[in-house]
Amino acid sequence: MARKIGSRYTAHQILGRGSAGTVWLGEGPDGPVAVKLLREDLASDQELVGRFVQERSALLGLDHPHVVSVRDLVVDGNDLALVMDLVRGTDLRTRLDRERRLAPEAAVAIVADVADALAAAHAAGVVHRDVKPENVLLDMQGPLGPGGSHPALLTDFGVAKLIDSPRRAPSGAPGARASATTTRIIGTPDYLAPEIVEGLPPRAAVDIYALATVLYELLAGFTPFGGGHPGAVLRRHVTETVVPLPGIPDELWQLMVQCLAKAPASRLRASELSLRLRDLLPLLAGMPPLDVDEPDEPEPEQSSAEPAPEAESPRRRGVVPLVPGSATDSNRDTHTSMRVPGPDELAGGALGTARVPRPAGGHRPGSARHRAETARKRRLALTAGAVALAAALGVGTWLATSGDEPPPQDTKHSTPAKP
Ligand SMILES: Nc1ncnc2c1ncn2[C@@H]1O[C@H](COP(=O)(O)OP(=O)(O)OP(=O)(O)O)[C@@H](O)[C@H]1O
Repeated sequence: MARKIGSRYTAHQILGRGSAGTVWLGEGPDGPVAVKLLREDLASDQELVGRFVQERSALLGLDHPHVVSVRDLVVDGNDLALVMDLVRGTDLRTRLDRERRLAPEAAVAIVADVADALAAAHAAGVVHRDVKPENVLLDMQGPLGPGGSHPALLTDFGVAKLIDSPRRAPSGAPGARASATTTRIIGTPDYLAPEIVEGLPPRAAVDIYALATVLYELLAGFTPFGGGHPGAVLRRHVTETVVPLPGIPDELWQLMVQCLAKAPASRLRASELSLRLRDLLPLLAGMPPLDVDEPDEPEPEQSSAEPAPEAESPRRRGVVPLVPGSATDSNRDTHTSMRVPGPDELAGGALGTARVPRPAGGHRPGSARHRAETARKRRLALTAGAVALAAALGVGTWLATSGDEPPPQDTKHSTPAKP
């Protein structure tokens, strides 16, 4: 079912769907390409088409080995398409879903590649604004690097900016937005820098924060502030701090903490981050994935940050599509559009709901699973104490015949305090 895109490209088969459109495997005058065909309702939005053309040079100007280059923009009748380099491989989300956690060396090598891509983009004045595993493609035809990782390429440059328009919806219409009092956040909650939540314009440092969040996720298997209602996720970015991952080398952790700093000016620049990550690779060689358990999901909490209407449908990681009305076949609608929470809403957020990493087998203090685990350990300790006592007394049959647990004080080898 081939279809023509403009006069120069033919789309042959669908590679996947995102919230803004469908990506096709295509053919152009210079060989195979990937064609991202924007959704029809976006393509028929005259303002968006105008900006699409305006952004042309910024989108086309990025040429770097770790950037999925946009080669052409096509505006043709109802079609609005970005023609990109074709990456033969998979995206980082798919790899992470498959492996749950990556070995530190592989994770750091991938993130260093993305940091290189960001360094080039930032030098050209382009902020990505939507760094996340879905937008990192792994080139399976590229050479294997440290930790057995294929080269990583960052894609979807400029798309968030294109779609984050100050479009004027008819007043009162559903989805009307961008009035002075209801500035909206566009992005993916788990990766949004605190300054965006606070309503500041996105600068290069937001990409560093998002990339450090991706690195944390590759190592831990979950993001530091994710889980639960999108409003709660946004608030945690502003009010909570990350907790060290068990077993992580200190040098790597310090780097991550610096890039997850609440103050954008405290974060490293992309080029320095890349250098420092690559410096760490020899230290991480051969290290297995960290032994971290999934955190307990935060207790549901009330959030006053108003979600977009789509947030009401249950979705993975509590997120909603970037563009109202979008549907994807990948179950990866990882964008949200929300009102910026007010200062009062943010100030009320230090509820201790951040995901606390646990060494394998542990549970968050106070959680139901932690209480159950504590009770189980206590029973084990009581039994162990009873066994020791029985052994000491030479009455092995006592355990078998007694249904009563000995009182707790019997389980401890307490030494009376000396006067
Ligand atoms: N240049 C490319 N080469 C090969 N495959 C690609 C390319 N760009 C995207 N894809 C694949 O197409 C699919 C959809 O990509 P798309 O960028 O539209 O969505 P997404 O990033 O997963 O989601 P969203 O747009 O909601 O952020 C993904 O599975 C991705 O792996």
